[in-house]
Amino acid sequence: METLVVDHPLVAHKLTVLRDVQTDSPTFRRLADELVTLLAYEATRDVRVTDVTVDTPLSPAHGVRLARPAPLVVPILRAGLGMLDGMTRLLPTAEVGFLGMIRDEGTLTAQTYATRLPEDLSGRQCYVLDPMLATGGTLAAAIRLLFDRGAQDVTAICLLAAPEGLAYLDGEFRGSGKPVRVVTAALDERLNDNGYIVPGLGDAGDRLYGVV
Ligand SMILES: O=P(O)(O)OC[C@H]1O[C@H](OP(=O)(O)OP(=O)(O)O)[C@H](O)[C@@H]1O
Ligand SMILES: O=c1cc[nH]c(=O)[nH]1
Ligand SMILES: [Mg+2]
Repeated sequence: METLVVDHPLVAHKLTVLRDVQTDSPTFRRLADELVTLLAYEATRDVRVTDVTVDTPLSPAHGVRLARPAPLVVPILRAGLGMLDGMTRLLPTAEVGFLGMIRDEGTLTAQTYATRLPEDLSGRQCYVLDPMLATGGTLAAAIRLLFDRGAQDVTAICLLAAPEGLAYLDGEFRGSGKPVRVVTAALDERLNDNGYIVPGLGDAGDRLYGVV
């Protein structure tokens, strides 16, 4: 599994404000949106393109367009929804599938409550959006589902990752023969006893949308 921690002063600045407990929900939403666009720039470095020629006003010019089938972007509800607009701004022709997943805060296991994805993902490049990679249980379940439907490769874009979650994903997908990448703004220290990322930013869903 490949992990990329995006090292850029704008990313670090926005992430610092995002972490701040004083940051309100509207600002949190705007920063999450801006951050995902910066991360998506790196995450899409291997997006498939095909060669094309266009006519400029002066002459033909060789270039590329995004290949078909279009990439599939999959936000994991609820918190991943806060990353969708920032991603589709960069990849407007991508299709969007949805996964509703919630972590049982007692057992720290992920439960899937909604699946709205194409049945056949053969040959598709998939981009999963979830701000928090903590134990990795949620993301692993999402990636398994996409591979079971034939996805070619999966890139997860996370705002924060914990070492425990990255190690879990690596163990799950190493040797699977399917490429998995994680692109994140920061690799934090650890998980606490409740499975929260430390220092982290708290509960991403609650900070985006309020406590439910
Ligand atoms: O790596 P894990 O240990 O599985 O935890 C991470 C998951 O927890 C959070 O979602 P949550 O279950 O709080 O749902 P929400 O988005 O509805 O708030 C987060 O957005 C991830 O999906
Ligand atoms: O730190 C964490 C861990 C799981 N889910 C969150 O929203 N935050
Ligand atoms: Mg939550």
